[in-house]
Amino acid sequence: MAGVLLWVISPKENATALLSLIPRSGGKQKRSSRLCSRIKFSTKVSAISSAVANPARSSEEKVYEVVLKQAALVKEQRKKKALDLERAAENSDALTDWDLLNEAYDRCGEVCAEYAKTFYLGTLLMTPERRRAVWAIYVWCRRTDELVDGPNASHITPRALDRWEKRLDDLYEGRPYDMFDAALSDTVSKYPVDIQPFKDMVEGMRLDLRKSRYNTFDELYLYCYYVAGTVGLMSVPVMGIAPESKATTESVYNAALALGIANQLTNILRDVGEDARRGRIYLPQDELARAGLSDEDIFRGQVTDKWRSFMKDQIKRARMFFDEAEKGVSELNAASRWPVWASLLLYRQILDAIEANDYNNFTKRAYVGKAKKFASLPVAYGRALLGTSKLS
Ligand SMILES: CC(C)=CCC/C(C)=C/CC/C(C)=C/CC/C(C)=C/[C@@H]1[C@@H](COP(=O)(O)OP(=O)(O)O)[C@]1(C)CC/C=C(\C)CC/C=C(\C)CCC=C(C)C
Ligand SMILES: [Mn+2]
Repeated sequence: MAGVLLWVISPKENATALLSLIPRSGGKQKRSSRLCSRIKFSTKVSAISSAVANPARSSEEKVYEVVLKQAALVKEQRKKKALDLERAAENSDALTDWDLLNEAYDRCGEVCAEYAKTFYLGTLLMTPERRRAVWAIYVWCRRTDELVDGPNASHITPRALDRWEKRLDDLYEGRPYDMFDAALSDTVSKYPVDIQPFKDMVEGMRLDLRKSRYNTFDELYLYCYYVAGTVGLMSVPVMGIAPESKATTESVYNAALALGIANQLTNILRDVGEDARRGRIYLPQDELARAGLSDEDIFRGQVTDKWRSFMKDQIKRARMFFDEAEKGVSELNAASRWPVWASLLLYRQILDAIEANDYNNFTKRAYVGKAKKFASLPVAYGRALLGTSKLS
């Protein structure tokens, strides 16, 4: 969708960075995750406003506070007899230009169709209200990612990200800057989507500007939460939990978080060579050292037995996050399950492709071929129909 240009105006620096949504390949910063020990989450919901308020706790504990907060919001909403979308639509009708709003959502759908075709098709199974809300979230995430990952990334400064965050605050308060923001502004007024995951995604972009190494998996986990786990937390309030689900809201959010982490870890494992050529190593430094590997080994890009063994562990960990995520998909509203299953199965197969490439993720890009992609779609559909409860 070559025509879509986005901008972040920098009044002080007197620069207008045009952000094109065009490139799907080429330069990119990476997002990732860790060894999934089933941690006992004893953390209480507290008054902290940020996932990083107390550095003494593990990243997983800090992130879980956001999960609990988002889950609490949804529960509150459920108590009030869930979403009265019709009434919300009537209110919007009175307050906004209905046609403009519809057009804004349509444009979000167009962007989504252009950049994430399979996912877009999946959203067509959802109710029209939910579908367009997911599109609006998708577009905001894509634009946010493009700030640090797109063709104009070199113009992006921490201050530009501050302005993007201010814009987010404004749209949450009903003051959108443009059509895409207007669609999201409407979405967050109708669904119980907390602002924190959005703010945390911007924080992830800040991290990408200043950090190119991760000392431990704990550090990487937080990064993965920021740039991908957040997507799960933003999406579930819109996709909805099945009314017949017996799972706790927290456990569904936990699964959604796990899917984001799994996707990002996979993304990192796929792009090791590409990232290294840009001076970036997302793999935990301590784990590399324990495997007898250094940054130089990665820059050299030789597939050795040490590397294979290291990669096997990394892939195992990513799969554990996918397993965790799988338990939650069947708890979603029936119409929302198919796109989630499809994206889970497709992304998970990238790990198989890395294995099939004999762990050469330095010079060979692991990808899922068209035939396998198409074969996954009915499988995803079948799983979406099954919907047995695996969480409590
Ligand atoms: C059904 C579904 C997938 C819904 C999510 C829709 C949505 C709002 C997507 C936004 C994605 C986005 C643009 C994120 C910005 C950051 C980013 C690019 C993250 C990477 C995605 C992969 O994209 P790509 O391969 O294009 O990466 P590059 O830009 O090339 O680097 C990520 C790796 C992560 C995205 C995270 C998800 C899709 C998590 C989705 C989780 C759920 C929908 C929760 C499902 C619920 C349960 C209970 C399991
Ligand atoms: Mn990207």
